[in-house]
Amino acid sequence: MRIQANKMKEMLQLYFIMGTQNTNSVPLEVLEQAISGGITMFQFREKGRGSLSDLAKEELARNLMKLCKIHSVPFIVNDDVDLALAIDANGVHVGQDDEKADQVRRKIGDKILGVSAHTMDEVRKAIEYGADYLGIGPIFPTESKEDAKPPNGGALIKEIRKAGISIPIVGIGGITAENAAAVMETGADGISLISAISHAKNPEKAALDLKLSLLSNNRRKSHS
Ligand SMILES: Cc1ncc(COP(=O)(O)OP(=O)(O)O)c(N)n1
Ligand SMILES: Cc1ncsc1CCOP(=O)(O)O
Ligand SMILES: [Mg+2]
Repeated sequence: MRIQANKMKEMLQLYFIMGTQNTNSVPLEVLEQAISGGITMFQFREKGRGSLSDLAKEELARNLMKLCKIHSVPFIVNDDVDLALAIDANGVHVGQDDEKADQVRRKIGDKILGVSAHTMDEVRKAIEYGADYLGIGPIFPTESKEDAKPPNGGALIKEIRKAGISIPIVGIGGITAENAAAVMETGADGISLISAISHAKNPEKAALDLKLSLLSNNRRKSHS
């Protein structure tokens, strides 16, 4: 059965993304610390110069997924739908330059399907094709994605909500503990990020700080 929207929104709260190119540490150790710090979902995004491929990529994916399973953290594979199916991941994330979302939905059945969108037309198509959540960004400047589009500051998330579209949304791009609340203010259900955790000297504390910034924002909103 497809994931319920309220459950999806819980999973999107603090959505960590990492691959071997995003850290000089041991990816398994970074992920272990991020999980201890309270991330709510993980995406394996193995991309860029020097990234792993084939068996080495699959072996790392399986080891990272094993860690996620122990802690009941959903495991998403970026771009590589066949890898996600081969290891029975919880889902996949695809963008506009990847395998088309309608075809991916047919391949993955009821697994989680995340789709990146940069325009209202792409938003509507992603929903039609069966996306369970949208990744919208970059919100702020990012150095973790070479072909990132110009930052939009959350304007598209606001436009989606203004249009009365309630699909789960995660913001992405340059997000830190300092600007996380501003992302949530746009109407996002969560934040997704790479370097704020993967480049941190203490990834566990970095995740905790991000969680705290989200909690303090929730508390402020509930009192207003
Ligand atoms: C949660 C989330 N949102 C957006 C993206 C970006 O996906 P895409 O546009 O396909 O770019 P790459 O990440 O594949 O370079 C994402 N991966 N995750
Ligand atoms: C994958 C992706 N998609 C849009 S921006 C981005 C990179 C986000 O990385 P960081 O959190 O380090 O800015
Ligand atoms: Mg992609």
